[in-house]
Amino acid sequence: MFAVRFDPSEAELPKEKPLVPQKRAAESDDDSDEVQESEDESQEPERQKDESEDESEDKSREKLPEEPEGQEDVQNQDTSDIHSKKHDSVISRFQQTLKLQEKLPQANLIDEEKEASDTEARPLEQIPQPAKVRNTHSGEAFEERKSIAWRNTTKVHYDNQMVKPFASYQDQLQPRLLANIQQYFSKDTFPIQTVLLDNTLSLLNFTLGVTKKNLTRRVGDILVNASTGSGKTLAYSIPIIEALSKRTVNKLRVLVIVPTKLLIGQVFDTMSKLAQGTGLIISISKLENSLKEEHQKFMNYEPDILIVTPGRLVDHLQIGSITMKNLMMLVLDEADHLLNQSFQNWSTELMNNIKSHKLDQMPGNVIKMVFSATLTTNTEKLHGLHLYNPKLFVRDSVKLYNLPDKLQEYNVNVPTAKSLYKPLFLLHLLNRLQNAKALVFVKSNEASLRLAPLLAIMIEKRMGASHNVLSVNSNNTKSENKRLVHQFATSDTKESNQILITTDLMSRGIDINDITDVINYDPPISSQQYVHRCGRTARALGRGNAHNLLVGKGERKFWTQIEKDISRNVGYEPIISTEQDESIVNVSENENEVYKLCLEILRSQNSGD
Ligand SMILES: Nc1ncnc2c1ncn2[C@@H]1O[C@H](COP(=O)(O)OP(=O)(O)OP(=O)(O)O)[C@@H](O)[C@H]1O
Repeated sequence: MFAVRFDPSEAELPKEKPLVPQKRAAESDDDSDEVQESEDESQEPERQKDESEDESEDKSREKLPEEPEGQEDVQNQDTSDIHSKKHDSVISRFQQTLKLQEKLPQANLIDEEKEASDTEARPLEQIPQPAKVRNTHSGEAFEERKSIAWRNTTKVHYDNQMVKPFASYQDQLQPRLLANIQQYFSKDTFPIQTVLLDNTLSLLNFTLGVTKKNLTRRVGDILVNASTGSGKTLAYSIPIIEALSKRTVNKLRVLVIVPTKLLIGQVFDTMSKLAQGTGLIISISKLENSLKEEHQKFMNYEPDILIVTPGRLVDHLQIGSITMKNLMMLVLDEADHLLNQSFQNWSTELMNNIKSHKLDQMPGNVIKMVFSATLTTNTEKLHGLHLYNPKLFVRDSVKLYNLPDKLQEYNVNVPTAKSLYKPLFLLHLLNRLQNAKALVFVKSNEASLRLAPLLAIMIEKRMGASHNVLSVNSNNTKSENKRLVHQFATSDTKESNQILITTDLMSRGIDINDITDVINYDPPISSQQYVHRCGRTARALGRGNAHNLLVGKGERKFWTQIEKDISRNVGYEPIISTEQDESIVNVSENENEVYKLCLEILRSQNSGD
């Protein structure tokens, strides 16, 4: 509320009521007395306007020592006499205001002359603008920030030619371990395995042979950003089994943390095969087992290696089933996923536990091995791991992530106007695949629950070949989904294409080696998700196809954004839909009729449910 400024130069009072400084709004928010005064019938209407000004005067008068209120006989006094008294009171109030203003800090006062002079003096030119802030989110700045994330880490580049026989490590691997690798996996390494074994085995063997001291600091922490299906599980399992195979007493020395139960089984399977005949105790911990039983099991037989999800790890740390006292190696598989999830803030809980239980409190007291095909560039996530002298093993490529070398991508552009027919276009695409085992990624459970039955109805109406369509979704029980995944993984594609419709639950780490095609029915939400989805095919240096159904300009534009983070092998550039693919998005008159009928059937099925 601004007081009306009183101009002292007009000290002589005009005929009409003098302008007096309005009182500031009363501190209390109860303005009922003001309403009361302004509605007071006793005053003549024409004076009401003046009265409102007088009210402030009346109100301020209440504050000032002067003629007592309610003097009824005041009407009979000489009016000039009344005026002079009123003027005295106005002038004395003005003087009071001036005194108050003198007490105010100068900064609060608006210098009218200066303000007046400023406004008059300033010509109507462009007011100078502040310097433009550099857009730190622009592409190059963002890329630069991403690469800074790796700047403080020693980079060890490798390329896909680095393959050699596992037998070349016979002096560095226990004979039993080498035999298990060659029996269950392969005679030759994959590139990421070569570069990792070359950089760790000799250090591990030297330190274990000469002195246990500083073993972890000699090796340092290991970060691996390697494409999907490139053999990361074997790459970290081999040095672990090698390092433990000489142990005498079973103690928990290795912790492997993975984001899902599905992955626990896969890692357990790989490590058990490698450790055959070594006597090592490898345990897993998963939610369906009772915590109490697992607690008892670990107390009776302390495992050498524990494979666990973050939530379960925190449970066991909190009830003291396991101790970090002897921990030597910590593996984070699908690390970017693990570090992005809250999971009761598991990494802080784990780091604190290591800090309070390890005898060796020096930095680098545990070798941390951080693996992913889309390793986070978000340093504060990695920062929480207190990395020690980390080495980053990364493909020699200019971008963040690599797609499998022999993955071929196909983009099918669906006009927005035809998006209603997307399920039919998916069927057209499936009809073109021969002996295919295809994963179809949709954006949600609901999408999966709608698409699978509609595909089945269209196939029944002979709109397409007789593909065998399965759907993994949250309506199924966990055991049903597990059975469906197993059925899909072991299915034969001679008679018909095997199709599994799923959400991104299946996009990480699932290792089904003969998936021929991945179809992004709904686009992924990030380049990481795109890499992991496509990585379900073209595994173990094999071939595979990824098909992207892109509806309208929006999804096409989004896809080009994803491209910025992705490197491909020479010759495997994405094939954008061409005229022969146009037939995928064509709908004949007859098809249109039958398709509409299928939609009707689906609607009646759903309403009938
Ligand atoms: N040297 C090798 N030779 C042949 N096959 C291998 C070799 N190493 C691993 N494999 C096989 O390759 C497949 C993929 O391995 P793995 O699951 O470890 O890949 P990954 O890099 O962890 O993939 P993702 O990032 O999707 O988890 C597995 O079936 C594995 O048995």
